[in-house]
Amino acid sequence: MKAPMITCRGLTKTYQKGSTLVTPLEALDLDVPTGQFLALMGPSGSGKTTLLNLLSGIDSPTSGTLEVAGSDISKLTRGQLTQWRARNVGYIFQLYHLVPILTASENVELPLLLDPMSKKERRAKVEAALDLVGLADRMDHRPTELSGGQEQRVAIARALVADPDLLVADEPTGDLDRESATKILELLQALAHEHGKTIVMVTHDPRAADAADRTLHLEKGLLITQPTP
Ligand SMILES: Nc1ncnc2c1ncn2[C@@H]1O[C@H](COP(=O)(O)OP(=O)(O)OP(=O)(O)O)[C@@H](O)[C@H]1O
Repeated sequence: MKAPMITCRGLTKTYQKGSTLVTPLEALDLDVPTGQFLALMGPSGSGKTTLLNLLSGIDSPTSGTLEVAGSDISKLTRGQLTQWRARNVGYIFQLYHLVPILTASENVELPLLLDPMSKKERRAKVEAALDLVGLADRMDHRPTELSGGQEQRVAIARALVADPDLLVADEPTGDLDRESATKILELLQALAHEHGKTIVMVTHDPRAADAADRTLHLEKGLLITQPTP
């Protein structure tokens, strides 16, 4: 049994909205083993993005414990969290969020600019990441010169380039046609099963969830077991 990449106990997030308390996540217990590809499903407003943001250190829990990649990130300050995130998490968005005036390789290089390293070393890491997603021949293309599926591959290379253990993906196939979506899901499967990345993917698409090793359902901030069909 592999060590868990994510362990949370009693994970709770609340927001004060005027006089009302909103609780997008309530007392969630979750273990995700290293190298697992996990899908998160649930209706709009059920807390999926809130959970992704907590797991990736973008936001902090109100209460509960949250251990990710060996660190208790619920105890880190904002500054420590930012540093932790840069080393441990890659984020993949539905709409890619590539910088339009930069080439594929320049987009992938962005997360490495924070770390002291030689140009040659950076170049080698960028080439390796683009090679891994099957785009070694598109290094100098700008986003407008790429298909949606290729843009998402560049975004995945950018998420991977600093070699994080955890990848979080918010609807990564939501804007793609079926064929491109299938290729992206196959790439995510390979990253988990051949490269040991732990992946947490939010999706509304049952076919995308089928590509994952395990699917969890959220409803009103609570994890529910999948209803029997
Ligand atoms: N910063 C915030 N301040 C106040 N309430 C918030 C905040 N962020 C989220 N919420 C509330 O928490 C609940 C869960 O939101 P969340 O974005 O996690 O849902 P979701 O499952 O990702 O939904 P969708 O599928 O529509 O993206 C919602 O009721 C939302 O209004």
